Amino acid sequence: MSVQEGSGIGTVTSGGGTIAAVSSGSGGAVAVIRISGPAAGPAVRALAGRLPEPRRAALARLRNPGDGELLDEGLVLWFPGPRSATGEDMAELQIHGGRAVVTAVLAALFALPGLRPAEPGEFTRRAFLNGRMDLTQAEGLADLIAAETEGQRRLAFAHAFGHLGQRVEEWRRRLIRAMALIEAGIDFAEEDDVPAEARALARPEVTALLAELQAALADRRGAMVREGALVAIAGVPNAGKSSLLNALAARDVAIVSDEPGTTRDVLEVALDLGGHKVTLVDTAGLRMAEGKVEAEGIRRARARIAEADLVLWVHDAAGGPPPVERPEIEAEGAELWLVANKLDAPSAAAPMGSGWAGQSFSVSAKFGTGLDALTEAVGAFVAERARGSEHPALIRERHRASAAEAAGRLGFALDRWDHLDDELMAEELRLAGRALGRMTGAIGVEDLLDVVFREFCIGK
Ligand SMILES: Nc1nc2c(ncn2[C@@H]2O[C@H](COP(=O)(O)OP(=O)(O)OP(=O)(O)O)[C@@H](O)[C@H]2O)c(=O)[nH]1
Ligand SMILES: [K+]
Ligand SMILES: [Mg+2]
Repeated sequence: MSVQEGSGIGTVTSGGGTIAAVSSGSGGAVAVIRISGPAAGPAVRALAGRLPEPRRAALARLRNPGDGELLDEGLVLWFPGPRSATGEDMAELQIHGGRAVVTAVLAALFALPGLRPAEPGEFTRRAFLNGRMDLTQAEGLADLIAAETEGQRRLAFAHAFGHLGQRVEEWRRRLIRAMALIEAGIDFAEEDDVPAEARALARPEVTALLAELQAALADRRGAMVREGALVAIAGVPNAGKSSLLNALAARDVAIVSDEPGTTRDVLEVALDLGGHKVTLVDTAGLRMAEGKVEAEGIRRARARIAEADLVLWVHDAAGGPPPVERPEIEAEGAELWLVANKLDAPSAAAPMGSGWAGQSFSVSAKFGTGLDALTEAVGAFVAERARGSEHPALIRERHRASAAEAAGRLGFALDRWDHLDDELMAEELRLAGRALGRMTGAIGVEDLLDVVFREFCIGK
């Protein structure tokens, strides 16, 4: 079977048959082999001699069905569909983790009719196609597996267990209710008063929905927690930006030299500050470029700085007091802090702040002075931005695009509430609902599946 373009979800498969793969990480003492599909039961019988009771671990000797050779002894679990993780018949073999054992058991499985190695993410993909989880849960699961910080783990966990999916479904239910009212209006178009009344009833619901979508879109914490807060180091050439990056990362990441214009490319380092992921970015010194390469470096620097949550403006204190005017950088919604560097230099100006700076620090990147206070403040800033009583709804660009489209349609409809004819109104709301449905995968997502499931590794 192959992917059938343009068909409904139910007929989309990434390849049929029964799949098997190691789903535990490599190198452990125990390896877990998962099998999913119609031949899972026969495969267990072929290797273990019998099918254990559903959902109960049973100790069994595993033999090669070809020649009867004993391969290993391990635990066998049997999960008949549809009450299994993928919705299909599934089995798990927990065997010794040695490479030769795993290879031999997999070889014996793949020699059976109908069994083949699983593609990356194929178990999760089958779970989605069989309605065991929605697309946002699958994404949450991918994020959970990839989570590096405590903040990422918490957010991914909420999503894996349906946080966004439930909200979107609730939005969609309310939209359908509003649509039903307007469609009722269409049916009664003969009787003059009904349409106007039905539409009036739907309006507060659509207004409330739009406000909720806009609030979710305004909340940027999701991307910040998942991708990490972006902290850009900016300043004029030779201020000590690369030295600061190296000092904060405690690694020799960037080239430092007394030559102005040393850094040309954008350099990024990921840090875990108090359980929050922070991406620290070193950029080219900002000035009138002297050559094509430097000009390109400065262009890239400005582009990345524009995306930052926090900009650290590094100032060379050995060269005099910090600028009185706010440095010219474009970073919408970002905080701008002053980091006066080279505190150790004999000519360094006495520590002082600046009117435009949200916070000011005096440091010596070279000798590590004052860096603890800076690190602590950045950690506190990120923690503050990530805080909220509730998890943010929208995590990925994909979610934002859907929510923005839905909000756009609702806004369009509300702007013309008293003028748009019933069919057009119903159509706008229907399209808004479709945009929301794409988030959970309830509607038209064939084109998205490869993108979403590509993130997984084999066995997941
Ligand atoms: N004394 C002193 N020198 C420093 C300090 N930090 C950096 N420097 C020196 O300043 C010079 C420039 O440092 P870099 O880190 O390359 O500066 P930069 O801002 O990245 O420079 P560009 O990439 O060219 O824009 C080097 O000679 C560093 O050794 C400091 O805290 N104290
Ligand atoms: K330099
Ligand atoms: Mg540099």
